[in-house]
This record gives sequence, C-alpha cells and structure tokens, in this order.
Amino acid sequence: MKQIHLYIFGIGNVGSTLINQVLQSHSFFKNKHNLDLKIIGLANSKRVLIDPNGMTQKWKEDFSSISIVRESDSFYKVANLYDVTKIAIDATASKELSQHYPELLDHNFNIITANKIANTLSQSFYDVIRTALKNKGLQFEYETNVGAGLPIINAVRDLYNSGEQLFAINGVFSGSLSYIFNRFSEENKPFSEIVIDALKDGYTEPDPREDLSGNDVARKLLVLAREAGLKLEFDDIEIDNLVIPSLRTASLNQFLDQVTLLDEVLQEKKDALASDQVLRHLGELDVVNGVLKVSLKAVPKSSPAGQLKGSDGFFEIYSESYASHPLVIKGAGAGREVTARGLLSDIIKVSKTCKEVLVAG
Ligand SMILES: NC(=O)C1=CN([C@@H]2O[C@H](COP(=O)(O)OP(=O)(O)OC[C@H]3O[C@@H](n4cnc5c(N)ncnc54)[C@H](OP(=O)(O)O)[C@@H]3O)[C@@H](O)[C@H]2O)C=CC1
Ligand SMILES: N[C@@H](CC=O)C(=O)O
Repeated sequence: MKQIHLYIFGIGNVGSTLINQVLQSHSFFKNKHNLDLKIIGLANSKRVLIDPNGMTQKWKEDFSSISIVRESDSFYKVANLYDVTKIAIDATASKELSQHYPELLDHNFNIITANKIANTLSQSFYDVIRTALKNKGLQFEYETNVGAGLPIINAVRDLYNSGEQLFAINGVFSGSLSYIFNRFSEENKPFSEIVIDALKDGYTEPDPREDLSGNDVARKLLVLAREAGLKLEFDDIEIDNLVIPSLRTASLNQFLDQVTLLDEVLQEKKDALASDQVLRHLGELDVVNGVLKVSLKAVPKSSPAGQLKGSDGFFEIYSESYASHPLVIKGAGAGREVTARGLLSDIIKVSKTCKEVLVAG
C-alpha cells in the first residue's frame, strides 16, 4: 500500500468539498489503486489543524475546536517526521501562498493547485518552479486552473508535447462569467443580482471582481499560452474590464455593497443587442502571433457560444490536425464539485506516478 500524506490549504467552497470527496472514496482508492490517502493538515488563512492519523468526517468540528494559530512552518515540522509522499494542495486564491511554492518544493512537497496565481506571475518565477521540480524530481499539476474539472490543460499539453503545431484556442473560458451572462441574457433581472447569486453558489472567485475585471480569464489564457510554449507576461494581455473605475480599488465589502452600480452599463449593452444576439464573455489565444484577448461580445444566439447553458465552459482548440474542425471541449467550467473532483483526479495521478514508499498494511 502506498501512503500519501495530503496537506490542504483553503477550506472554502473547493477545499471543503475536496476533503469530503477524499474521505468518501478512501476505501475505493485503497482497493482500486493501492493508495492510502491521508489528510494530515488543513489550513485557512489564519489557523491549521494537524492530525498524523488523518482527518475524519468530523474535520469541520475539529477545525473549529482544536485548530491552532498558523505559523509559517506549521506543516513542515510534521511533514518532516514521515518518509512518505507528500502533496500540498492549494485551494486558495492567495498570491502569498503561491509565492511560497519554491519553499514547499524545497521541503519535498509535490504541489497540486486550483489557484492560478503561481502559473501567472512573472515568466522568471514560472521558470524557477520548473527548474526546482526537475532538480527535486517532484510533480506539479494544475488541471483545474482552466475549465475547473474539464481536461483542457492535458489536451493542450499532450498536443504540444507530441510535436503538434497549435494555432489558436478560443471560447468561453470562465465558468463564472458563463453562468452570469447565460442568466443575464435569459432573465429579466439586474446584472448585480445574478453576480451575487453566482458568488453565493460558489461559482465565482472569492472576489467576483477577479472574474468581472477579466483578470481570471486572462490568467487562464496565460496558463495555456505558457503550456503551448509561449513566453509571455500578464501585462501582454488585452483585457476588457467590466468593473467601473470607482469600484476597482474598493474593499470587497464596499464592492458588494455598491455592486448595483454595475447594472446601468451592463443593461445598456444588453438593450443594444439585436433580437438574435446574446452577450458572451470570450477569450482568444492566438498561439501563432502570441496575442491574447479577453472581451465581452455580442454573438448570435444560434452560435455554439450563444447556446451555452448553466456554468458551461467552451473551448475550441485549433491545431495542425484540428485545423478546419477544432477539437471542442465543453461542460461545467466552474462549481465546487467539479473543481474538487478535478483536484482529486490530479491527486490520484501524482500519487500513482510518484516514487513509491512502501508501508505494510
Ligand atoms: N469555485 C470554482 O468554481 C473554482 C475555483 N477555482 C479556484 O479555487 C480556488 C479556491 O476557490 P473557492 O474555494 O471558491 O474560494 P473560497 O473563498 O471559498 O475559499 C478560499 C479558502 O482559502 C483560504 N485562504 C486564503 N488565503 C490563504 C492562505 N494564505 N493560506 C491558507 N488558506 C488561505 C480561505 O481562508 P479564510 O476563510 O481564512 O480567508 C478559504 O478557506 C481559487 O483559486 C479559484 O480560482 C478553480 C476552478 C473553479
Ligand atoms: N472564476 C473561475 C472559477 C474558477 O476558476 C471561472 O470562471 O472559471
């Protein structure tokens, strides 16, 4: 039986769903994959819970009652005591945590992340992580960085690694904005009301301005661009920002208090549509020319993007073999369950392929 120790940062929408999915499938992973997955550590921004025997179904209660104040080395101290494979899972949107990835690798953690920040800081930071991974023989997986649980990154990586020339990747990259604009197009409700529903239902970033500003889609484009071998920076991306200037620097609470200020401008865009059009938030990655664009556009209702429902993401990949008929991937592009399942699938992938540390049992 291969023992795997999991340390989960972030116990919000995605992190808490992941914990429950790991616990529910514990016996299945033992029987099917010969893997004993134990969650040893949990952290939010302030506190940690550590249990070398592994978390149980009452982890939430335990976190409330016996977690302790988080220190920078809280997990390292316990992780160093066990000679088993360690995986750090980042289910936060924290830049500070992303900047600690080199340190996690230094402490021999494999890393799996839903957080897009580490992959979209400077190209030099991106390269530092890849060099450390190579030197340490560790793994870093981040399928949920684009399209939540949809297999976009692996599709692009496999094409690129097989020598295929990639031309372009276009579509609706944001599950959050898909949910918001699909509903805004169909329902007679103020834009802000739908944004709040999306936040409450766990479809948006912790701060929905990350979605509305176009930054979150821009990050996805950059993750894919770098996967396709381009060396670009975040500032190279052309982004349509839907957040009015007066709300861009406000605190999250101030933004939420004043979110109705977005309604007028979005309603004007909706009113200007022809009867056969809807608004869709699009991403365009021109791999050949290295041009990345994020924009809100009017598209025909009958087009593939115009027909999307729910939180569906929609990706068209054009390449040598898929030149005139793109490879299309479509499905739920946001949501706690699909994202947690995507992380879990990365956990199984890393656990199965990492160097084996055998323990009886
Ligand atoms: N929701 C979705 O559909 C998808 C989400 N993702 C990504 O998943 C990540 C998490 O999203 P979601 O679960 O919705 O967010 P939530 O806001 O629900 O949860 C965020 C969690 O991260 C914790 N946290 C923040 N900073 C730190 C830190 N420095 N160290 C440890 N924990 C920290 C928060 O703790 P505290 O409460 O103390 O602040 C909270 O527990 C994001 O990066 C998002 O982009 C990816 C694909 C889809
Ligand atoms: N904001 C994201 C959700 C997770 O990343 C998205 O729109 O897809």
